[in-house]
Amino acid sequence: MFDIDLDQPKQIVSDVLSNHKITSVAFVGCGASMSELYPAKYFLANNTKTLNVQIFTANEFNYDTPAWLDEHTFVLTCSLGGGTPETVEANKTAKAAGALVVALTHVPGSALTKGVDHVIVHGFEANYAAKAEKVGYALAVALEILQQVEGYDHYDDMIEGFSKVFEVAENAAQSVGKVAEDWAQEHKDDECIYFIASGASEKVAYSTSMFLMMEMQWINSGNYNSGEFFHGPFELTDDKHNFVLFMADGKTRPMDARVLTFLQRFDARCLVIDAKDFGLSGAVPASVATYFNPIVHTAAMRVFAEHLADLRQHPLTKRRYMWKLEY
Ligand SMILES: N[C@@H]1[C@@H](O)[C@H](O)[C@@H](COP(=O)(O)O)O[C@@H]1O
Repeated sequence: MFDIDLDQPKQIVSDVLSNHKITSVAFVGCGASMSELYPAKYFLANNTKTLNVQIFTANEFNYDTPAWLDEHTFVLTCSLGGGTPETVEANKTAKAAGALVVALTHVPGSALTKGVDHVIVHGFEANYAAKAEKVGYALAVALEILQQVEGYDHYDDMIEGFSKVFEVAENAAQSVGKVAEDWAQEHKDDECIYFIASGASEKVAYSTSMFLMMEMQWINSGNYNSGEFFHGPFELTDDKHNFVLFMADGKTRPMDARVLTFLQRFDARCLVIDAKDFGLSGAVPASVATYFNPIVHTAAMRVFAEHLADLRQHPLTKRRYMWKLEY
């Protein structure tokens, strides 16, 4: 119920490598889809000793196409709805340069799936864990590239992690109901909320801020990496500003703990969403737990956002401009 099909990324990467030498990997998407490629990019860039690994918002890839894009580049494009024009165009940019393109989407047969080499379709609606399938498939593709190109000592640990993390994520989401409701009650009239995270979860803070808050709730928001907090934004710390800290259960946890200590020192209003509270590193091998944090953080945060939307009577689907105007 909570698994993704790991054979698919494995087979796709094997097919690609059977007749192409891969030296670069590009992850390309827009908005939440770009953010959800970030854990894969983070994992691969951190662990490869040979590959050039980059992530792009699609139009930057289209307008300022990297000089190294060629037939030795593996491009993973991603779009939930499969119709975002910039990302569909990125497929063409990549194919024109001779790159291998894999499209990751929720919608079979969508524009994103046309003219590419392989397609992966991920779930979304079934439950909270399913909303993290996109992150999971991208990470699985990154794992297979690493393993099949140069080998990875913790490959088996990652595979075991995939078999556990979606259940941890679903349980996390199911367990935060009362806390999420209380937080939403306290913050429903807030004018601004800041989101902080580190490591593989950095873009969970970014996407929560940019999309769940600014796009879907029209609440002003900012976001930053825990390491950057002490290099500017900590000047805002007091008992009036609001923060949400995604604490990692993994290598960068000391960075998040340092932020928490500072926030508490000045009585900041701070919600902590801690992957350790949900038992992440007890369930997945500790050697690789750090890379699975975004899946747990994303699932739990969704419940907080849903309660906020309910209390504010502002559905997460409400838009003024997006998909309504020409832009
Ligand atoms: N907030 C939405 C995101 O949720 C979405 O990911 C993105 C691109 O849409 P898609 O993922 O369908 O390409 O548009 C907006 O940014």
